[in-house]
Amino acid sequence: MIRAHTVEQVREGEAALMATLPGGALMQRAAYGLAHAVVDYLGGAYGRRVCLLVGSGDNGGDALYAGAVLARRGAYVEAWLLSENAHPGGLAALRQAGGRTRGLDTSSPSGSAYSTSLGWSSRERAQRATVSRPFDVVLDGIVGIGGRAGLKPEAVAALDALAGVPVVAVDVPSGVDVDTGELGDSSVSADVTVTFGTHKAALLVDPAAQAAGAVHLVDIGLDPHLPAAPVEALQADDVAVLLPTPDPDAHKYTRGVVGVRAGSATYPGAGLLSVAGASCGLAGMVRYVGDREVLDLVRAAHPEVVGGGRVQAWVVGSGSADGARGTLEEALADDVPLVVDADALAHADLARGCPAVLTPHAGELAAMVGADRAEVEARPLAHARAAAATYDAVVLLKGRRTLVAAPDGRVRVTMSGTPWLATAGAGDVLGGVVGALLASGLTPYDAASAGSWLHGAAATLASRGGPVVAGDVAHALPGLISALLHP
Ligand SMILES: NC(=O)C1=CN([C@@H]2O[C@H](COP(=O)(O)OP(=O)(O)OC[C@H]3O[C@@H](n4cnc5c(N)ncnc54)[C@H](OP(=O)(O)O)[C@@H]3O)[C@@H](O)[C@H]2O)[C@@H](O)CC1
Ligand SMILES: [K+]
Repeated sequence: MIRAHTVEQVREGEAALMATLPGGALMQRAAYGLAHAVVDYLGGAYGRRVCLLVGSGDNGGDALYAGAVLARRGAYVEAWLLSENAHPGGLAALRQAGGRTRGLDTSSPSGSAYSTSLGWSSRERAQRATVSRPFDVVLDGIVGIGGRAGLKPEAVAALDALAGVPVVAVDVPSGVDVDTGELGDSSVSADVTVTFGTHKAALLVDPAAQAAGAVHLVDIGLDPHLPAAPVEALQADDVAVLLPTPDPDAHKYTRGVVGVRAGSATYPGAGLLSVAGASCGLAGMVRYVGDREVLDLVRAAHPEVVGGGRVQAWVVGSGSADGARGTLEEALADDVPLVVDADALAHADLARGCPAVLTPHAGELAAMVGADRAEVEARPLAHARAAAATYDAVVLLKGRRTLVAAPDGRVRVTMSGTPWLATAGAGDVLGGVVGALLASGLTPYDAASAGSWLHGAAATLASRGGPVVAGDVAHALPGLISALLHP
């Protein structure tokens, strides 16, 4: 499991850990981990050119101490000090290791520093002429978990001056909101983020997760001092533990029956693909209830599917068009868990308080809560949590990083998947898989998060780096499940 803790939790854990260690030990652990990650990234240290962007806090201190390690290993290291209060111990260590430091030219008009002459004094400008080769990497030590969203003008100017140089962010990309994953007006866009002790929401949740690039976690011994994480991401072994497996004396009814009420004469494909997802093999039987034409198509493609009857979970709404409300009401009458998708989401208030998984994309969630789509995309974590509380149901907000939010505020992020999964009908397959897991007895939160992970991983498996259609994702599921159960 990947766990993301809040800034407050990290601070408390850090205080408990520091009480057991000599002063400065944690920063040294962080700095060495950071330096080694940078060496890995660059393929070495000797002769490499490293620029440190250093703010006023301990995040800058990490960058300076890591810079000292790199300088001792033969890198040319230059620290650009964005504040007059850079970490004194880190500064001394860097200088002692042969690194250079450059400060803002305080005579430069505010905001122009770094943008034209980079704000250097004339002595520094002369030095700069001798080191005018571009850098190999920038370490973003502007702000870490103590930072507010957005960047100050001098940081923006420095980043502009370094445009095109790969960025390794220290702990988090500066300028993001660490606990919400939202972006400030300006923020760092990193190739790699080296984070300390535990993940943070901004490293898992978009849009900030996109600004973090590849995330590398450095163990600094914080784990035993951390409580349960409010945001987490299932990994393959976590999903394997959640997967329902048949008892030796199982029969199809004890394994759970999933019913699909999706598709219509206008949209038969939605019914077919929902059934394809539900037929992943995790439930004992699949029923289909819908228009005769669609039922005929479903039976032709999936001869094992039967018609109406008792079910342990329903999948409702995709391609139901005008019939969505009636279909949802019929499903609710059975008083079993359900997946509410697509057209049925407009009537999701009928399912309030039921054991349900609502599966909107950003546009659908925006319509449900009366917001703009862009607003949902800018603040997906906040919106998914608010909708889960409002509807008293699990909300699965689809996206590059799908979020599964429970009414009590817990969130799981789906890290599996491929951009090729952005394809018609993929959501129908997802609804079917989640429905099968609900029918097998998983809670809505586990069914939604495990189903979403399986869906993404099946897409990656089917795609092999190339295009994929929704039916391929469904076909890849049984093989993926076998591989998880027998690694
Ligand atoms: N926790 C751990 O286990 C460990 C933590 N470690 C490290 O410590 C880091 C946290 O350090 P920290 O607390 O000193 O805060 P940090 O983020 O460096 O700076 C905050 C200062 O920046 C300023 N500022 C704020 N917003 C700003 C903005 N948008 N743009 C510009 N400036 C801004 C603001 O000052 P102000 O501007 O208000 O004067 C504020 O005081 C953490 O991320 C990790 O790297 C490791 O060393 C060891 C293990
Ligand atoms: K940073």
